[in-house]
Amino acid sequence: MEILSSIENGILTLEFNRPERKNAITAAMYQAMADALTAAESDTAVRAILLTGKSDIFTAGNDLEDFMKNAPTSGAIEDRSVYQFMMALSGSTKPVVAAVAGNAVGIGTTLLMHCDLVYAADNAKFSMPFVQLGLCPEFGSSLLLTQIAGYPRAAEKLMLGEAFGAQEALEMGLISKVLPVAELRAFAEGQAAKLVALPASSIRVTKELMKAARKAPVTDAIAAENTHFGKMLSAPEAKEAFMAFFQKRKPDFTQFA
Ligand SMILES: C/C=C/C(=O)SCCNC(=O)CCNC(=O)[C@H](O)C(C)(C)COP(=O)(O)OP(=O)(O)OC[C@H]1O[C@@H](n2cnc3c(N)ncnc32)[C@H](O)[C@@H]1OP(=O)(O)O
Repeated sequence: MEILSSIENGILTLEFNRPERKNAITAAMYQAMADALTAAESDTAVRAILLTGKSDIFTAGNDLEDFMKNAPTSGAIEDRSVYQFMMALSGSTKPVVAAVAGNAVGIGTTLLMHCDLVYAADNAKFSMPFVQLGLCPEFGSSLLLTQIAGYPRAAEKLMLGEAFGAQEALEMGLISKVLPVAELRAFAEGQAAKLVALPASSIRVTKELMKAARKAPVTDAIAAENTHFGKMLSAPEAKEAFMAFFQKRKPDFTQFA
């Protein structure tokens, strides 16, 4: 099972479990998480959700082989499992806690902006190398990171694809707290347990109120990003970037105007 899923003491835990590929996410993994989140919406036994990975890797982001083999021919990505997953996550009415250790690449960082409480280990490293892959930001990150970090810092992360550590993520407001890696999982589980014990209706309304102002702009940003992202996935720049990654060489973008 490349996504470990369990419901215990009111917490739905989803854990990336593909360490030999650095937890890179395939279509099947997105689908498994989308299905679990969708089922959780109407399951009163689930009162909090915990998203996590391993102690040395959260996720290397979208599986690049999947990107190469399954680029959408029509350019539309709304029917893909990544879309189902991100819509289920961003639309979840239940509180979502994330616990991040090691690398959180691409969508691994983007998805955190749709969670409620985000805890990172001191070994966490965040990056959004969309431009470096010939792509563009996705699932609201162009808007949300700019709001969280301010434009100039967001530009470093989204244009230059600069990676950053847990302390910087904390300073910029992307995460809630930094913990020693050995304490991360238990701490995040403890926070989720606190949410479970609180009145579910109060949590639901509080989350809805906190997210109300950004709801329409995020929906618009996702639609605009998807229009570009779907086309860029099958463009030559992205093909060169994906091939370069697997051939363990630097991509050569100078051949493209
Ligand atoms: C809509 C969503 C958009 C996105 O998410 S865009 C972001 C896509 N992700 C990436 O560009 C990240 C690519 N991966 C990396 O940069 C590195 O990995 C890491 C920094 C995460 C870790 O580096 P290290 O510890 O040196 O591991 P390693 O040797 O590069 O990887 C171990 C094995 O895992 C495979 N792998 C890593 N990431 C991916 C991936 N994203 N898709 C498919 N395979 C991946 C490698 O190829 C390799 O395999 P082998 O052992 O056969 O050489």
